[in-house]
Amino acid sequence: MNLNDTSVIIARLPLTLLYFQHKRFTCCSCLAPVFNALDNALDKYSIHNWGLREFWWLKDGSPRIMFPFRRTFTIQPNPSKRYIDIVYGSFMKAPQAHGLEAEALKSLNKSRLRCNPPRSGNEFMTSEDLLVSLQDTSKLIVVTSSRNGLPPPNMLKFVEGLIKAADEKFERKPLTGLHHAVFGNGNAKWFKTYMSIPRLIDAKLTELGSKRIIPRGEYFESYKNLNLDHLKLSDWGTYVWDELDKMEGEREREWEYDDTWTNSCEVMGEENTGYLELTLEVLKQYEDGIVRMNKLK
Ligand SMILES: Cc1cc2nc3c(=O)[nH]c(=O)nc-3n(C[C@H](O)[C@H](O)[C@H](O)COP(=O)(O)O)c2cc1C
Repeated sequence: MNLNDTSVIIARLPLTLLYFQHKRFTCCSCLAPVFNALDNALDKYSIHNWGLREFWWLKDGSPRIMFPFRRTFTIQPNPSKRYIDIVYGSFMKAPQAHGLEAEALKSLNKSRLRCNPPRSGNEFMTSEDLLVSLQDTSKLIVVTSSRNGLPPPNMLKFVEGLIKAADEKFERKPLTGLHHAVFGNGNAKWFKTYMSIPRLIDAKLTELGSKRIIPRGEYFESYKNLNLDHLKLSDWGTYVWDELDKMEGEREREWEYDDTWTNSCEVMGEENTGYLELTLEVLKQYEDGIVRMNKLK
């Protein structure tokens, strides 16, 4: 369960007042563990620690800042719940067609690794929701396209969530421990915004601490790792499942929280495109109501 931050602040108010009363009349150190325990209990229901614990533990009795002063993401991954997740975005019109590629990707899982049903990017409503949901994900595969630099309507929330999360300050990168792989659909005819969203997602996941399983695949582009001139989803998908199988095999199929894993994959030609600025600009226009999704359908 996740209470929103306002509820957590309100729930903490009586504790804070109690603390001040207590501090005026008795010795701080004897009740401090009680407050600390209560604060810890509240933390379980929020993804943010509002920093009151540090405040309560101040020894000199002069509070620095009242409340709340620091937002820190607390990541509590549960190793037993960690699965492979596939997230998709597509402009295909028929709702049942949206997840076709994700389903195709899933069907390439010959080693029967544990994998959740594919989800559209819009199932992650906010950046907090996205970060909390991804705590239960061990490996994330994303397949998406873009049009005019914009995400598909069913990928919009995921993209917004990533951008917002990457703008926040965290003590530790919140997606540390996650491994991801991105496949992009696109067409170089739209050269200014070519593969903008797949590239943006790949970059933002990495910025937030996730590591690439294999290099991003881009439809019909060359792919060094497989020695292919024209990459197809099926080739890339087979490769990603093989790599996942090796990763899981190495650990006897136990699902662990491991942030030391690295790979030597190369990131392909994103330096020249300026895709990030462009996408942010287009998303801003979308937020301002200048661009409307339905016009793009
Ligand atoms: C109107 C329009 C705009 C497009 N804009 C882009 C773009 O900005 N960047 C890109 O890489 N591909 C662009 N494409 C190509 C699509 O991303 C490509 O056709 C993709 O395969 C569509 O996949 P989907 O049907 O799953 O959404 C555009 C296509 C159309 C029809």
